Amino acid sequence: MSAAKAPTVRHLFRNFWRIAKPYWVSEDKLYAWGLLALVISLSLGLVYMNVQFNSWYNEFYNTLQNLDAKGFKAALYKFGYLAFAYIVIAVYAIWFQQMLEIRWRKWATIHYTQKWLSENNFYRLQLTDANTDNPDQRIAEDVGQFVSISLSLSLGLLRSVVTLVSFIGILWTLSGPLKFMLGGSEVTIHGYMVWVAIIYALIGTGITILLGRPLVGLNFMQQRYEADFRFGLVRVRENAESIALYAGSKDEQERLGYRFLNVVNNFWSLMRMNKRLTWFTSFWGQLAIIFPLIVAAPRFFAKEIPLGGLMQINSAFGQVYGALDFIIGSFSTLANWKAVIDRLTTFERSVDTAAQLPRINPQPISQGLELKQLNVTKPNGEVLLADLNLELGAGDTVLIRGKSGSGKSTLLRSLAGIWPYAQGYLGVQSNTRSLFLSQKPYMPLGSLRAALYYPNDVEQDDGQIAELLTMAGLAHLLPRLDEIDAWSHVLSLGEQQRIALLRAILVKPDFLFMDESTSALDADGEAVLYQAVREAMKNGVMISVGHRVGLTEYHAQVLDCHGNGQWALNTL
Ligand SMILES: Nc1ncnc2c1ncn2[C@@H]1O[C@H](COP(=O)(O)OP(=O)(O)OP(=O)(O)O)[C@@H](O)[C@H]1O
Repeated sequence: MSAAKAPTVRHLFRNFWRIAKPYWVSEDKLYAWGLLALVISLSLGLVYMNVQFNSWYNEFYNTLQNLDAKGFKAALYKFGYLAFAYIVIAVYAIWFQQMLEIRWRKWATIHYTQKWLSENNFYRLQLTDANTDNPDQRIAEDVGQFVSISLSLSLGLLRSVVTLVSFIGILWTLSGPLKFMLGGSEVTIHGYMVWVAIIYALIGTGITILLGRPLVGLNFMQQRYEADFRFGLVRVRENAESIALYAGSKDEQERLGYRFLNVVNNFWSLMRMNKRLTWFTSFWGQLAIIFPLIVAAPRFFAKEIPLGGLMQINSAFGQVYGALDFIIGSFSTLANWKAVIDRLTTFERSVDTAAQLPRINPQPISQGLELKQLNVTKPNGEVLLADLNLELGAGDTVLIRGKSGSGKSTLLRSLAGIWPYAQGYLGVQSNTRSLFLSQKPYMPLGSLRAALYYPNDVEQDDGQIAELLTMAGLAHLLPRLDEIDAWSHVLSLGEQQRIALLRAILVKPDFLFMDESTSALDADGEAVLYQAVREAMKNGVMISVGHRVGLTEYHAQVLDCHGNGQWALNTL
């Protein structure tokens, strides 16, 4: 290995262990190490069985050569025992390996999901410009691949190395010396079948790798094109209404057609490469059946070895060739493994960077909410609000106004503690609950009842729910309260906003922040709901962002944001 490569390999193993270690030292570690020990024992058991089969070949074919019917029958019985033991070991070797795989994957998936979801990292990840593509893919696919490749590669390599060591010895003993004349002197090659097997494997696997190399890139592109195509389809489903209203189906058809064309074209390239590769691998595979027999036959015809010896050599050659093929071939799997490790390492790093982004830590105070010298900027440093001071107590209401882009929503994000580009003092009464409602309310997958209480636990107060739904003009939804549906698609935006406002009334938070949460309601509906929300919030603090003139009626103060850091706070 070259000096330049050594650090890369060390680096790879360091990264591997950094990702793998948390599981192997976790609360599941006893199971993990126990299962690993079991799987290793079973794998070695399979190698042992192969050694038994190998000597059985000798016995069996010699009974044929010697026309020994009794011995033949005994050998058949022996085959029965050996095959039975082999099958049992093979079944459980795979069973326990997969058991370890799914336990590890389950643990790692929960670990990564927690890391991604904690501290609002999933939101803040979008703000760091590290190119983390698709956390969903990292968690759903890469974690699984990491676990599966790590296990199959390490166990496969272990088995191949043990096979190689066992069978090189056997083949060396069996094959005997090869003597031939070269330039007038006799040359003797000891254990020549071993050298033949090594050369055969090196040539075969080397050519396979060369021919198969473009497949790695093509397979990667295939996955990417498939994902692009799927994403295109999902976008049409998610924006079905807008596309239908724009009559954009022809355009979408073209876009999807274009994306699918990439899938097809790349698949053709894959087919051509696969064809080229199959020409060679089938040829080399067929040759491997007959090749060792041809090479060893001269000693058989010279009566130096019996038929059993010839067949045993043939079987040992197959084992050595198979093990070498796996070891050399695993270099291409190694590339795949490295790619997965790199992607997971980048993902972890991005999540850590997101977690380390600054955040305003609310200080516990005895009463209400207090802002002192709060500065809010855009990610590029442009100032949105400078030196904002605000003190609010029970029953206070503030309306935040300002032209589009002046930083109203960003101020709410800062108060929620998810906007990293804000500095200053934020004091919040301890042991209180806040609720933030946005213009496009989030409807979780599940029942309407669960959506009403999101993200809190559902309460079974049907009387209150019926009253509230009727008040909000949503009485028609009462019979569907426990129906599970994609409610964000089923309900109109106005209906979703009403559900969100009812959420505020049901949850009765101490601090309620509403970002244009009634923008899709008619004036009457807005009045009824605002009144009810204000009533529910009479002991709390209500801060709304909105443009409508009518909203001033429900607020005692108004904060005008003028952009560039300018603001003005007035009593209404
Ligand atoms: N994730 C982000 N990355 C970069 N810039 C952002 C991001 N979020 C907001 N901004 C920028 O910050 C500025 C303020 O955005 P904000 O959403 O707070 O405006 P707003 O006053 O609520 O506007 P509107 O009334 O249109 O909702 C905008 O110029 C916006 O482009």
